[in-house]
Amino acid sequence: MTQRLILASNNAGKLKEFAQLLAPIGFELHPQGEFDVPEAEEPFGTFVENALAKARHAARLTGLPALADDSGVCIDAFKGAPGVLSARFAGEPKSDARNNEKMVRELAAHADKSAYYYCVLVYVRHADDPQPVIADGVWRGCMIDMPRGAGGFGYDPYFLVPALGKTAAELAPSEKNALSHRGQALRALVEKLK
Ligand SMILES: O=c1nc[nH]c2c1ncn2[C@H]1C[C@H](O)[C@@H](COP(=O)(O)OP(=O)(O)OP(=O)(O)O)O1
Ligand SMILES: [Mg+2]
Repeated sequence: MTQRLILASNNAGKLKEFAQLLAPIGFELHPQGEFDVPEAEEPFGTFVENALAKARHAARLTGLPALADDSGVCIDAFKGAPGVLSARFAGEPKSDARNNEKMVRELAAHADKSAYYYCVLVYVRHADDPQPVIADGVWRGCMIDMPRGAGGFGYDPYFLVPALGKTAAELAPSEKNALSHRGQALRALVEKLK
């Protein structure tokens, strides 16, 4: 049976990845924008708190189960920044282009380019679900200073996967999903829902 699920995100890149990841396992995914759910506040200092806030917000406004993703890139030389603030690294309104430009500019002074993507997913059956299902994933790589590739979103053109010699934006969508923080988190979440 297919189950309707709200994706508590307005990020088109995430939506594409989730649609591909969830299609084979019988979820009918609806982005919250379809239900006119506005962006939730993300005021917290941890990924999991922000993801829970987003999932509850979407579930409350739609009356349906909701899945939220809070994610970011954590750069070692920046002591884990931008991390939970990745989307707004260069301020408001959020802009991938300005975030990447700031990242490249500030990382130029550092020899260590290592970084990882982190993703936490929170699934709630309803807004007051006392047992949210939570899973996370980590994807290690390093940042480069010239963009490569046209796939993915966000920091992907600058996120090099050393074992492949390719950026995340140079991977096919299925390759990215097989390796990424989001793909790992989703597979772990699905195991917990079984
Ligand atoms: O696979 C990824 N490839 C590239 N960049 C990525 C990825 N995963 C997270 N990121 C970056 C994008 C954004 O700068 C931040 C997420 O911020 P985050 O608040 O979780 O998402 P968002 O505001 O874009 O959409 P929403 O909150 O509606 O889900 O990390
Ligand atoms: Mg956000």
